Amino acid sequence: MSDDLKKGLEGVLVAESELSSIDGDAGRLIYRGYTIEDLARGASYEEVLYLLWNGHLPTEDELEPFTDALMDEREVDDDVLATMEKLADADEQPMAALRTAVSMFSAYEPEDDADPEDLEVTLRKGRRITAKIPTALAAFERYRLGEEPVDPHPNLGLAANFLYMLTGEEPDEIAAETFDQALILHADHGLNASTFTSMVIGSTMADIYSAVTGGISALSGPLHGGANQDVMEVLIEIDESDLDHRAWVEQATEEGRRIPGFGHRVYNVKDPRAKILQERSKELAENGEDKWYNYTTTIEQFLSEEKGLTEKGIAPNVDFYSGSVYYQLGIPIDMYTPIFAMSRAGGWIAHVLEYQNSNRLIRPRARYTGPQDQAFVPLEER
Ligand SMILES: CC(=O)SCCNC(=O)CCNC(=O)[C@H](O)C(C)(C)COP(=O)(O)OP(=O)(O)OC[C@H]1O[C@@H](n2cnc3c(N)ncnc32)[C@H](O)[C@@H]1OP(=O)(O)O
Ligand SMILES: O=C([O-])CC(=O)C(=O)O
Repeated sequence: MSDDLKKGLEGVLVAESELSSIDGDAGRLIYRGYTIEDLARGASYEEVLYLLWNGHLPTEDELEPFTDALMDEREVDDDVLATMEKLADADEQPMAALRTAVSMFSAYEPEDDADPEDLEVTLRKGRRITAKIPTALAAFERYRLGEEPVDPHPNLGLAANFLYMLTGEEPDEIAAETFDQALILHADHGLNASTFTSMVIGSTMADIYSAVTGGISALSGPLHGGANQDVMEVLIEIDESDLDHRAWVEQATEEGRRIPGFGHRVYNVKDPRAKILQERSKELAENGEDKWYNYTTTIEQFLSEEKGLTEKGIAPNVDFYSGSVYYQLGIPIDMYTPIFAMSRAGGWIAHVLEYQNSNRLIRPRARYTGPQDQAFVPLEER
């Protein structure tokens, strides 16, 4: 065995993929050859899902039945709703509630007896999961507020319908469009930790419910998707502190505290998704509250230029600006990471399907550093 240890699997190639590609020096991200800027500007989240799952952007004739199928599958079983209510009563975190909901969806899966190696069936199951996640998540939030869940809207797409189910009110055009863009930006990103987790699970030919549940679990951590929530919490901490926001960041960095939303394993420059979200945050700020936008841009400038993070290749990642966007859309802070999961489920499913299409069990090795030749001592003599 080669002794070339790559801690954290940095730079290790484990698969070929046609789904997305990141140029970490140029700050470029493409999904199947289309730039993230073009997709965010011109497509809907449903079109991006279709692109990831089917290999090409849909025509109008292809998109309509695809969107209808997603709409038809948005309802979740009453048992799932009852569980969301119980978890809300127990003050569970929304990310954990979502993990539980996805795991439960499989109990009500109509194609349960189908061959697990039939990738068409896996795709249909993936579509059901993606359609149902917003409904379960919004229901959890409604129960937390002491309200009844709102039924899915018959005419709204996935992004707008989620905001509708969350509040009971149809979102305005800016909110719906911004949220749809946020979902597009988060849909896929190479073999990030949660996608790789889903692929490891999928590589055992476990079912797609297991793979998505694993993806949610990996995404929840503060080094990965959990950082979007942490960014907003830091901004609020700054707002409530006696220090000016620059002074706060200076003190925090001197204490060795990492600023969430900065740094990335692949990007050495600003994440292109952060640039788009920064623009959206600015636009929303012009419609009202501008404090959060100002904090984030000042902190970015201070860390990047005065603290020299740019030179070290540490720059804002997607999580740095998504928090202030969601905050301005009125979304509760602990829903930010579940929203990331709502979008990324599309990417997890696409990668599992792509990998299973020419599957090989993923099974790396560790260099053993424990003792050798220990003499065994029976329990009663230890
Ligand atoms: C959707 C996403 O998952 S995007 C990432 C979301 N996560 C965050 O925003 C959390 C904050 N960021 C981090 O913790 C890291 O940048 C990670 C986990 C994202 C990437 O980590 P790695 O590639 O393993 O980099 P690593 O942790 O080795 O850091 C490399 C150097 O950058 C520094 N660094 C990394 N992130 C930061 C940060 N946010 N603030 C200050 N310094 C940082 C480290 O201190 C280290 O410096 P050193 O070489 O002088 O010791
Ligand atoms: O690629 C990564 O490691 C993390 C990330 O930005 C993502 O998953 O969107």
